[in-house]
Amino acid sequence: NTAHDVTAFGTGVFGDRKMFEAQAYEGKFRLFDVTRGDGVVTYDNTTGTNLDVFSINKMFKDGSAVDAHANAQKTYDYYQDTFGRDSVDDNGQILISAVHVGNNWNNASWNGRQMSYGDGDGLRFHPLAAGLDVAAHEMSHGVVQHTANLIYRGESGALNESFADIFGAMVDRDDWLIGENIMADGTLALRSMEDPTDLIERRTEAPYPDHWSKRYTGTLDNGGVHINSSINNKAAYLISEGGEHFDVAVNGIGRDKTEQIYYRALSLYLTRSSDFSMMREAAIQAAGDLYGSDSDAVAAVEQAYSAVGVY
Ligand SMILES: Cc1cccc(C(=O)O)c1OC(=O)C1CC1
Ligand SMILES: [Zn+2]
Repeated sequence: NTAHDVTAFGTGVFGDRKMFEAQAYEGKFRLFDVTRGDGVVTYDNTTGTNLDVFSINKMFKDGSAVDAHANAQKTYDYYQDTFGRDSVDDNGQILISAVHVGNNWNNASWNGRQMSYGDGDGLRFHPLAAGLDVAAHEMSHGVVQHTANLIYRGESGALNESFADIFGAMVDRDDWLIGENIMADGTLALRSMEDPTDLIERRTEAPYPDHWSKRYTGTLDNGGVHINSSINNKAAYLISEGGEHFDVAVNGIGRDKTEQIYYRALSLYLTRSSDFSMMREAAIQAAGDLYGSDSDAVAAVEQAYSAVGVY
């Protein structure tokens, strides 16, 4: 009795129906899509068995599994269609997602091999797998790992986090917010790239920084990797959308050019220990490669990094 590919239908965390590739196997369904790279597979961590076979009714009922699976497929497709990249390693590495990790865990993670999602405690977060930008953020940590592999501490760590947010916002393309649909505490989002200071960062109890002069210099959060990421996030937002920031005017060039500039900088120029200043140079170089050294794109990059105080 072999498995065969099927198009299945399921219902997400918020009751939204969605369609995805899966497999029928021994009279049951399993969330194993073999049409993308070496596969996209989602399993229920409570059972702890990898490639857990969801019986057809459990799959339909498990909103986190449905969302994690569909969101991983969407993120795989984004990297393939936008950059021709075949999964996190550009060699079709299987994308594994585990849901119901921990006990009401208010986190999501990439552990170097797979994505994991907590159910949230219903006070801070809803089940985190429901966030398309969350899945894209986690998978993008995998892409960073297989490219510049930015050290997860200090400024290089803030860039690691920022790349995960940038591509998260490019996959979940309707806004510049991160986690906006999984917040249970009434806040706008987990982070805002458009105006980081819209949100208070819980460790520092201060607004997220939108300028290098406001960077966090303490030791919490691996030296503020989830805090100072907002400085680079703001720069990316300005490159795409434009705006005036600390008296610096930026003429935006749109999402399509912005994502190409960041992908090229990440995959070609940045290294493990790159800092914000090197990020500026890498983005200028990438923009010049792609659109010309005297292009609007190069001007936007220079303006945006000046606007957030990075030279
Ligand atoms: C919720 C959460 C807590 C701690 C680390 C991460 C992390 O993955 O860095 C995390 O997930 C996110 O930031 C995703 C984007 C919402
Ligand atoms: Zn992250």
